[in-house]
Amino acid sequence: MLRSCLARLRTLGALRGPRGGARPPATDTGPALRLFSSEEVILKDYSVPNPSWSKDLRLLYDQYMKKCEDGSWKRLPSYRDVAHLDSKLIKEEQMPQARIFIRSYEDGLGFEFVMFHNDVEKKTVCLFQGGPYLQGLSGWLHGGAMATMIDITSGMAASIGERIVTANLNIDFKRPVPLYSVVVINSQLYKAEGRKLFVSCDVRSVDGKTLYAEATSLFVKLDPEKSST
Ligand SMILES: CCCCCCCC(=O)SCCNC(=O)CCNC(=O)[C@H](O)C(C)(C)COP(=O)(O)OP(=O)(O)OC[C@H]1O[C@@H](n2cnc3c(N)ncnc32)[C@H](O)[C@@H]1OP(=O)(O)O
Repeated sequence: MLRSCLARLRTLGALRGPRGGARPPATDTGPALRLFSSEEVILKDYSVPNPSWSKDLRLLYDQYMKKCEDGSWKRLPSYRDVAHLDSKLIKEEQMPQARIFIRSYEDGLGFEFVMFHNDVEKKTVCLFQGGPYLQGLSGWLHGGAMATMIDITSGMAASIGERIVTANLNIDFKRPVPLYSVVVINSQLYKAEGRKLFVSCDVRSVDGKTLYAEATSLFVKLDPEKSST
């Protein structure tokens, strides 16, 4: 029912959202999104604790939720089904199958994360716990999984709600990340030049003492005049 409803709304072009699985900051921490006044569709928000979250992830989540109380930080909800709903690149019948891949795993097996955004400081922080399906070398998180989370977190620092793509991403992997551990991904927009948005990022352990990775990235706002984008 939900899927057919979504497919219908997609066909109508009624739903829109940024890439990357996260949406603009919610005004509350509610788990649902109201999409359509006459035909309400409830999407599950995955950026809330579930039983697979470790104690570390829960504690950090609580700390950031506290920071949200004065409005300076906002939790970014994220969904599984809403990717790029006005896409003309895939067939209508393929749309119900399309999922945001970082939300495609069952709880605890893949990407468990929540992001918080500070609009004044142009910062986005992601609290990320990598599950067993993200293994690279034995016992460690695959670097590509880490790169994915750096990309998405940096993209949210660059721009929320605008259509941007990653043009360039440079990562120095300093230490391997143990599977199941929680890391803190800190990203900051430090320069904007026309359509270009420059972001710096680091990935640290919960206590901040271990630096796992550093990255810089360039995002480009899509130019509506150009047909290829
Ligand atoms: C919000 C949630 C997070 C979002 C995360 C999204 C993550 C993704 O998966 S995105 C998918 C991966 N990325 C892509 O597929 C992008 C593919 N590339 C493109 O579409 C195009 O090359 C695109 C849009 C980046 C630029 O094309 P176009 O719009 O024609 O602009 P173009 O004129 O070439 O470049 C614009 C400016 O960016 C610069 N630029 C473009 N690419 C690069 C690059 N790789 N390195 C440095 N500078 C670059 C250009 O030099 C130009 O600079 P200036 O304005 O100073 O002359």
